[in-house]
Amino acid sequence: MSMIADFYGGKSILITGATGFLGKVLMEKLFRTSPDLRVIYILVRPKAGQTLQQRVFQILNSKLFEKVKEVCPNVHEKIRAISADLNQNDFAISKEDMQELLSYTNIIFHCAATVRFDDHLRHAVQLNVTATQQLLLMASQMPNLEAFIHISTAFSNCNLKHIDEVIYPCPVEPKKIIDSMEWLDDAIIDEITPKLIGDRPNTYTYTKALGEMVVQQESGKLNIAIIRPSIVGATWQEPFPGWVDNINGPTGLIVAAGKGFLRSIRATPMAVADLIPADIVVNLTLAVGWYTAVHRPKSTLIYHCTSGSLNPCNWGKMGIQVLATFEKIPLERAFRRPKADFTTNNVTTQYWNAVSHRAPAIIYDFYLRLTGRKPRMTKLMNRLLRTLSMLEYFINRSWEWSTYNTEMLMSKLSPEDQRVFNFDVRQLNWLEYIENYVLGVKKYLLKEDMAGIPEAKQHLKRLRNIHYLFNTALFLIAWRLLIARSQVARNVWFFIVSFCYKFLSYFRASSTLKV
Ligand SMILES: CCCCCCCCCCCCCCCCCC(=O)SCCNC(=O)CCNC(=O)[C@H](O)C(C)(C)COP(=O)(O)OP(=O)(O)OC[C@H]1O[C@@H](n2cnc3c(N)ncnc32)[C@H](O)[C@@H]1OP(=O)(O)O
Ligand SMILES: NC(=O)C1=CN([C@@H]2O[C@H](COP(=O)(O)OP(=O)(O)OC[C@H]3O[C@@H](n4cnc5c(N)ncnc54)[C@H](OP(=O)(O)O)[C@@H]3O)[C@@H](O)[C@H]2O)C=CC1
Repeated sequence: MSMIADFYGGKSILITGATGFLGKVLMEKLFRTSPDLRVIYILVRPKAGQTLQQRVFQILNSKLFEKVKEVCPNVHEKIRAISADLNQNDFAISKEDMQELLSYTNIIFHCAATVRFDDHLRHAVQLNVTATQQLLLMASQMPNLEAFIHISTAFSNCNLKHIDEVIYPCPVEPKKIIDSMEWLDDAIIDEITPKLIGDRPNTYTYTKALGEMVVQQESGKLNIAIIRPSIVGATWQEPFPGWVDNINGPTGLIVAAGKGFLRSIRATPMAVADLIPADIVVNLTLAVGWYTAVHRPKSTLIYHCTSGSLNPCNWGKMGIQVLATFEKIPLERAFRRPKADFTTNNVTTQYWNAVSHRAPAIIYDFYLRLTGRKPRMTKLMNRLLRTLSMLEYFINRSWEWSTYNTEMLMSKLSPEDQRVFNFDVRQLNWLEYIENYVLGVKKYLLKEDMAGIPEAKQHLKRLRNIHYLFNTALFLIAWRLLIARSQVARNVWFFIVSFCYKFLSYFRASSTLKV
């Protein structure tokens, strides 16, 4: 019997960010392992022309929830979508809904955030700091609340090399930042942003660090824990391997490599690729929820959900395995053959960006124009290069995260809970995981049919032939131009031609003799 699954039985659980990548995996696991939970409240905003109900319907009818429907057939009745926008005062929740949330909620999992690296500081503060503060205020009015679990990121202190499971203060108090965002105009915020974020690479990591400070300062009498996952990747085992449905983190680059857009990347092959599968994050999160509510630690515990210190993999190994998988299982309609080189300095990066990224895009756009179509490749390539420049910070450095609390928690679980809520990353085989990840990208994110693999392989063969033909033509043109301009090149050319002629004559003479 799983104590953790049992604990969530009969509970009313509030999840923010339930429509996001991690939130969906969290919800799925909760329904699958504790089908007798009372209700899951999710705070959802209408989006992309879809109503709340349509969004929930779409999630529950996705492949991810197939197993849930078997163990919890009435899952539709157990999910209660509440209209909310975390950017608004009181989250724009109606009075009745708010009353219900305050009266019944037992556990809160706060996953919602803006995860964009280039978000304007005002918006990032609103969502990652102010909304966290408001949610804590709400939580403090919930008489039946047993635990508040805040999802942060292992990179909130990426300005440090060694990171412990503690909260590191930022120089300016979060309250001052929140206040200033109310009266400063955008131009001034733009000006002070680099000074505020200091040696962090973006507003995301900075505001997640501020969010943690808010949690610490506003915790009051609440039972709170913070989870810091590193780079969340596709699922490892549950509900099935390789599930992923957005392009954040490595996923977008895997797609770009498989489609042949990404041909070179500025990355340190030996740097640790601190990936962590989404199901491991979710298992730890649920275990932390149980431990925080039942054991009530005296202080706010922080749990690092990282892989580097226990089972390290590096970017070089990951890149090789991604490409090896694309050899066996290619993506459909690739632009070029999957091949990506790692470069480590600025000059080679600039060179390969020009030769492998920009030039093919320009040539392809020229071809599109010639055939009367709208050019689009240069624009797409520029966006990819911009994305690469934002991710580079994370693929050229290694960090050490201590995992004392996470290991302590693992030792507190019963053998059954260690199995059902497995977050032991040491058991993960990276090569197998990456292969399933790439397959998952093809099946669940790009929705490509496996029956199309032979055609995709044919397409790659055609691309290879075009590549050889193009290179040969290029070589001949370059050579012809060189011969026209240089005596040395002409001499070399005559030497090669006469050598070939002599060789052929000798070969013909000897074969005539044999006859
Ligand atoms: C063999 C090679 C394989 C090697 C694999 C190596 C992988 C290394 C990956 C390292 C990842 C490190 C991540 C570190 C994460 C820190 C952990 C967290 O807490 S952070 C939590 C995680 N947070 C994040 O990961 C957020 C990162 N993302 C962002 O902040 C923004 O998307 C942006 C600023 C990069 C682009 O903004 P903007 O230009 O306004 O555009 P939009 O957003 O609207 O998307 C537009 C276009 O960009 C495209 N695209 C987007 N993302 C990627 C990608 N990852 N990739 C590729 N492409 C990407 C997308 O396809 C789209 O194309 P199209 O529709 O035009 O055709
Ligand atoms: N993915 C990763 O690699 C990592 C993620 N994390 C953390 O994990 C958590 C979840 O991340 P992930 O699932 O990847 O992110 P997603 O971007 O997939 O999900 C973000 C969620 O927040 C919701 N949200 C955003 N803005 C609002 C708003 N104004 N009102 C209501 N809801 C809103 C989104 O709703 P909607 O669907 O309406 O947009 C979505 O449900 C975050 O706290 C993130 O910082 C930490 C480390 C790594």
